Amino acid sequence: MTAYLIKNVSVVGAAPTDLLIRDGVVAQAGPGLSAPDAVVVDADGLVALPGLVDLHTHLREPGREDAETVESGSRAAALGGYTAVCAMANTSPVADTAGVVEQVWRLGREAGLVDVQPIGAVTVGLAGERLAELGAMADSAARVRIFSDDGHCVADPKLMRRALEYVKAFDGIIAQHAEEPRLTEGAQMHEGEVSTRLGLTGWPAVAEEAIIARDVLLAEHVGSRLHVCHVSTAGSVEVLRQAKARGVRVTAEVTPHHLLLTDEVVGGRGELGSAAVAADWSPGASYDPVFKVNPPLRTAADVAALRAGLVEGVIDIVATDHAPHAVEDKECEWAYARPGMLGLETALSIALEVLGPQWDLIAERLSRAPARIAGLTGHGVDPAPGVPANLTLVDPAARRRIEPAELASRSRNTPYARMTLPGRIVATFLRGEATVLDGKAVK
Ligand SMILES: NC(=O)N[C@@H](CC(=O)O)C(=O)O
Ligand SMILES: [Zn+2]
Ligand SMILES: [Zn+2]
Repeated sequence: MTAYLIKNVSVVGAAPTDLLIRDGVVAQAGPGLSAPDAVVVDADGLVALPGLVDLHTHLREPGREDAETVESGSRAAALGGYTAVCAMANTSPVADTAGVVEQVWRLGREAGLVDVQPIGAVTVGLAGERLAELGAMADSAARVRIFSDDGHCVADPKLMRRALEYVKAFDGIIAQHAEEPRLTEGAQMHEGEVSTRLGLTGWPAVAEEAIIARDVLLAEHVGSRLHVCHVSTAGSVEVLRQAKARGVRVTAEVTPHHLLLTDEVVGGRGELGSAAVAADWSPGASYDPVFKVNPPLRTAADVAALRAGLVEGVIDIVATDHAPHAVEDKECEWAYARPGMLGLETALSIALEVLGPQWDLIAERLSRAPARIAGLTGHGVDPAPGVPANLTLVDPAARRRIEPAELASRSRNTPYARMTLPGRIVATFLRGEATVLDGKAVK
């Protein structure tokens, strides 16, 4: 196994030092290290972070391998600085049995680029009618601990209660896609001024907030763990703040796109929260389905509340909701386009843009906290002697223009096409093996 000597790296923003990676772990840390047998990585100006952990990734295998595979999604993840991703269950067939979650888990091991931790479906076929075999998925080789019908809301309150109660036995979590389906029938974008102007059916904020309010009460009642996927409104942050203050066992995520983009882009206007990124960028034509996503892009006030909630810790983590879609499902009329956007290869750049070089906060929200929530031991731990060598090296001074054709994902639906974003992943290591070197995937 190749040893790596990383020279002059700032570990999570600290003064430059050296790291020796050998036999899967950080063997030594300190200035002036030498190791004649090691490959030297010149990390002048680079920041080492614990490998990023994504709690919300769509890998599309089995079923839509034209849009993404476990391998292509894993490569995109490694290039984005990730060492572990949790794969959502809305595949075809749905990951609602031990067989399917074990298949995804095995494919992840074979690709060997990141640890792929399958998420199991809550209900059979995501149909919201009866509970899937949660216990069998938990006991399987994939050791599933997070269950989600993501893409769909577990709307039936009795079923949601049962699911929360069931997973309590093994300290599992229900990750909810909070969307009251009766309030979003036919919805195409955020309900507000822009939807009125464009004449599109709206997805009101209350459709999300009502489910979160209900679910924190259910989780409180049964004493179980709830995780809220892709929080998108200021009102949701408020509901979560109150629940956390009462001690409810709830965690929440926000996506990079909900931290940067607003519903204005649907109408072809800029309105980015960030002047630097917006300088040479405009969303182009109106009704570009690349901006169609669930939950929808919201208002500038929502973006501000999400950023504040993330800094404060009311929102625990950034999760990508990486949602690859084939060209024919995305480059069509707005109403027929599938919702969802790519995220893995750009998440760190968006976090850097939104949070600035607050490395400890970035490490917490993109690595340590998601690893803790998912129970992924060996991930989310700052590089130090004896720690498994799951880490990534970031060049904070680099700026790169996003070109969809250059992404490793099989799909092209990035909302950041032609934007110039800060930060570049230079190298990523999974248990001491380089998955990315010089900004390129090793395999
Ligand atoms: N976010 C999306 O708009 N789409 C996701 C499903 C989901 O996360 O709800 C997808 O699977 O494409
Ligand atoms: Zn969802
Ligand atoms: Zn999703």
